[in-house]
Amino acid sequence: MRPLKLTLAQLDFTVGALNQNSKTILATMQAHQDSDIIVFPELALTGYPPEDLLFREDFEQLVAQAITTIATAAQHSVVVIGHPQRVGNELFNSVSVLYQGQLLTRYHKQRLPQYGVFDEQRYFIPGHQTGFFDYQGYRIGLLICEDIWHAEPWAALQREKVDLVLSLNASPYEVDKHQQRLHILQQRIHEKACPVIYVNNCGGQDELVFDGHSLVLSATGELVAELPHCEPCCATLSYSSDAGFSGIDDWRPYASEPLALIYQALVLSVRDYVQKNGFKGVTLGLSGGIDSALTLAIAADALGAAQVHAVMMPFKYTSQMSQDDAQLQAERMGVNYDVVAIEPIYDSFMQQLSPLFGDDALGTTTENLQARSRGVIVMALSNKTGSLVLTTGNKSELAVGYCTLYGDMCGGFAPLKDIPKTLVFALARYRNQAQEVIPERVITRPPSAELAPDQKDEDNLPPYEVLDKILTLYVEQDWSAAAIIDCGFDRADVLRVIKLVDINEYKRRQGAVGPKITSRNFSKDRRYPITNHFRYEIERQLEGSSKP
Ligand SMILES: Nc1ncnc2c1ncn2[C@@H]1O[C@H](COP(=O)(O)OP(=O)(O)OC[C@H]2O[C@@H]([n+]3cccc(C(=O)O)c3)[C@H](O)[C@@H]2O)[C@@H](O)[C@H]1O
Ligand SMILES: Nc1ncnc2c1ncn2[C@@H]1O[C@H](COP(=O)(O)OP(=O)(O)OP(=O)(O)O)[C@@H](O)[C@H]1O
Ligand SMILES: NC(=O)CC[C@H](N)C(=O)O
Repeated sequence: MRPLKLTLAQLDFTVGALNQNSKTILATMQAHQDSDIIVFPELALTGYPPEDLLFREDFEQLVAQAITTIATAAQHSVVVIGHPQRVGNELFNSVSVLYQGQLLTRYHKQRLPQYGVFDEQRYFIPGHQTGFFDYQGYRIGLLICEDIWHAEPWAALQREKVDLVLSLNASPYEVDKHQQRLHILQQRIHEKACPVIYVNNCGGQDELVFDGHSLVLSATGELVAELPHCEPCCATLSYSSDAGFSGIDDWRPYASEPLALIYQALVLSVRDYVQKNGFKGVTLGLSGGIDSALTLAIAADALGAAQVHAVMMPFKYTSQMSQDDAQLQAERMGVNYDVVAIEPIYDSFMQQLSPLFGDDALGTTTENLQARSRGVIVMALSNKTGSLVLTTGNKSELAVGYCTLYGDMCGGFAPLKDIPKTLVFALARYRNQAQEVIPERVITRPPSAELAPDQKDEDNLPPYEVLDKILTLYVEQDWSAAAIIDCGFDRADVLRVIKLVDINEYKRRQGAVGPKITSRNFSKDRRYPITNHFRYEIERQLEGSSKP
């Protein structure tokens, strides 16, 4: 048997863009017409996840038309492509194998993920048949994403004596995900030896980052090729039963440092959100603090400095150091930079509101007025220039509600939404290794919201090293308060943090979307009620007290 030439199309497919995605598919087919087989990711035609577009008949009709067009165009290569497919009353998450106007086979995904960010059982019916096709003397098996995370779909294919498995994926990034994927593939191969080609989607889609990172494994589980992380591309290789894989023409080792992988995922996510939603660039408030500094670096790396507008908005509590550092970073990165003082705006609010406020202490009211004055400014700039406002809050602050609704929460996209504060520091240091764009002092000085004289975050919150550990255990690992306290954390800190997390769900629901990076983000991964009295049960258990 002659070797098969296979192309892995690790490309970016925009959700709903049926025409544009079809063009990408047709252009790839044209560019790789000397390949025997071209493999696209899961639901490549529609983008992933199409969500409730899948309920629309007009959407379904256009999908069917596009599949016919692709089948007709598949004259030189067999095209393996993911798309939704209706059969009677049932909708499947399918793969079609198309060649010279014919459907060689169609396979329906058997394991539909319904956990974390996935909601496939809302739309699809699981398939029950194994999928494979015979071509040039080879028997080639088909699996779709979640299928390969389970033993049986793989075992069923092996009973059909397939020579090679093609796995089509829309597998979103999270920390350590590439290792999990590799481990799962090697586990399957260990159960029954067979080479596998794993092709992943690559691009940002709202809160999801598809990181590509496609894999080729030999029948012995050896990692033969790995496509780049967060970079759309195609790669071609040959496979024969005798010689295995050879002739990999576009293989590069990916950056394997965890911080590099996270940083690149954030950059891809910002770039795709901005471009796919038609923005001309981004605007953000640059405070001289670490969150806005890192957000600025990510934005400039994603879009180029010319597309980024940073605005320092000083108030009487803003230190000279903050103003100097903001300016220095803007100059180093070459972004557009302006200074707009908020004092007159704040004073005007206070003048009008003072008669209503009376003589009582104002507490956070004045702090929030400062944050909201800044929010109004960045939104006005967005309206005027057509730029997207990036909000700069990190996961730790969002967790405990240390942010102002309609103030510093103003904005359309939150790059650091799933990045705990301690990781913000690590990422800032990582970015500075390539070139020191963030002034060192921004990283070393104690974080402060500068909303009151000499304020430090740690006057109001436990130190971030402690806070982040408690948050990880409570939010990401569902530990009980008692178990966290037993680990050695201060009881009062633990109870306070848990209470803050619970009572601030309303804020998070109103916050901007941002990329999922951890194993559990504050969005689809964690769906908590806003009205939620479970914290009283926790306190009751710990203290024996009876609360409402
Ligand atoms: N359950 C619920 N459902 C719906 N709405 C609810 C609500 N509970 C309160 N609210 C509303 O939310 C308001 C309170 O929220 P909000 O106005 O945001 O204000 P609030 O959470 O009271 O204060 C903001 C906190 O964030 C800190 N902060 C602000 C800015 C930046 C930073 C930083 O370091 O980055 C920190 C600031 O020091 C202060 O501690 C209430 O007045 C009420 O209108
Ligand atoms: N003086 C300022 N000029 C411009 N933007 C500001 C200013 N102060 C706050 N902001 C905006 O509000 C966000 C919240 O800032 P704040 O300083 O209150 O808290 P933070 O979480 O420590 O953020 P950062 O580390 O960026 O300072 C900032 O990231 C920035 O976008
Ligand atoms: N689209 C899917 O089926 C994704 C589920 C899978 N376990 C993954 O994240 O890789």
